Amino acid sequence: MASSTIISRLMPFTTKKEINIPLYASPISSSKCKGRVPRKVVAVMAPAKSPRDPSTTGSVKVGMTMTEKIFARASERTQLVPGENVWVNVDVLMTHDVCGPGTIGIFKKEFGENAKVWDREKIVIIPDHYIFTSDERANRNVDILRDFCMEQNIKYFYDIKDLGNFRANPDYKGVCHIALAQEGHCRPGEVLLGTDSHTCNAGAFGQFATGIGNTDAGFVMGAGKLLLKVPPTLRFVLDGEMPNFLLAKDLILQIIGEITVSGATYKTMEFVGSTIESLSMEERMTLCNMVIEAGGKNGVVPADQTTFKYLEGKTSTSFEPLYSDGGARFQQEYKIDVSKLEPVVAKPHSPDNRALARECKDVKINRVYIGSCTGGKTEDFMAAAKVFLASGKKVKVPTFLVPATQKVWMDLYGLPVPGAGGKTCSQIFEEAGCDVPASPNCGACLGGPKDTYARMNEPQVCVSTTNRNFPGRMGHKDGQIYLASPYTAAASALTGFVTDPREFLQ
Ligand SMILES: CC(C)[C@H](C(=O)O)[C@@H](O)C(=O)O
Repeated sequence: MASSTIISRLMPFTTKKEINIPLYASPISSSKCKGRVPRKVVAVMAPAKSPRDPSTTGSVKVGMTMTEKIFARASERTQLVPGENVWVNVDVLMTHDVCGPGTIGIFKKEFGENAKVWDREKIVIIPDHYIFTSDERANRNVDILRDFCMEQNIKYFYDIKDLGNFRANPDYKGVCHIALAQEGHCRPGEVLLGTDSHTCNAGAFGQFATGIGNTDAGFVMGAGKLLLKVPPTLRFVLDGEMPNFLLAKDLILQIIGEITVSGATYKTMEFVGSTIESLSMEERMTLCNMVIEAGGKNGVVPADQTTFKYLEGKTSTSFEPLYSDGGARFQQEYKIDVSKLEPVVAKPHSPDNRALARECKDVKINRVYIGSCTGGKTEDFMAAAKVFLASGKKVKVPTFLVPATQKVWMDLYGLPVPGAGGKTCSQIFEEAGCDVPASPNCGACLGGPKDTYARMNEPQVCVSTTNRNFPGRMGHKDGQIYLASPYTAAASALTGFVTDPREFLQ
């Protein structure tokens, strides 16, 4: 089993310790951290030295975590604590083809047939799940979204009409979580709600982002706000140099294996430390994307220069990054020495069923899938291409490639892979014998209609860069899914067994 001694759990704060922590009067902390550029910094005061009992002053504030601060800003409060229910003003509401029609139905039922949405510029509608299918009900869902967007004059609707050729639809983006980031809808300090559990992906931008149900989304559509409970925060401190055979997927599978699929239920998972600071935005997204697999309410990475650079030219909306105070209270803190980690997988049928990739070397596989919001970004494909290139070999099992978005698809054909003498991912994939990159969508990650490309229609064993490996998840109830990083997925494709990527990368 993957070692659990690599993650050390520090003592949680007791209620008594919480009362005794230093008190700060800083609604927004100053930035000591390299690369942070807060837009607005409200006066930062030294720890209060007053001998008065804090509970009697009414004016002394307790340090808050960044998620608590985002809740405070969005609910127009100066102070709040985990467990409080507050009305939160929503900055962006996202819905897609699976949940959009239900959300629209609830909105119309509760607010009236002729009601107008609260803000036509704050609702983002992204068809992405069951798109390239002849399933009539799936097709009808996209039509419902289109009619609604026309009726309400929704500003951001990423439509698709010609299902035969996604490239004939310049508005079509693909997988909602990655499209949200690429199209500039993710901003530090904001509140993003979406009718999809992987909406937590956007926590990579230092914002509060979480999945909500259709009923809540129908309400947000009309009212622009939602009653939410402030979550307590678990802090994960990741330090140490990341070995060249690891990716963020290994980090999050390691953590979920440690705390289990219910280890962060209704909690924030805040990721900090030198390793996190060195991660690209796409890798931070992979990390935050899977917090829901530990039950997390949201995941969050403090915004820094990497964030601001990614956002350049993507959004004209001003934003206000928020950071945890020095005296913020974390329910638990975990320290992880990343330099000691090895590539891991999640065995069937749970994302916390962690094992070292090398421990599964005798598991014969039938296919590999590289795609989804978790593992279908440009850097995920670049990583897979690196392994194929290093090996110079051909894949031994069918290897399906499904870019998350139209932009990712174009990158596969247009961007040179570093160290590949100008070759693109698509060229490397072709030489390795992979399937041709498919139309951007996320259908096969959760099965989808029978005719979904790369759906598991037989009881096969698949190594996948996706996020869930529950029974039936990718189509067949007896299918077996090993969740893995793009490195491990590519290495496994080359051998036909679950394979530690060090076999090719060292
Ligand atoms: C269809 C949608 C409601 C669902 C989710 O919320 O996660 C899907 O995206 C998934 O990954 O299982």
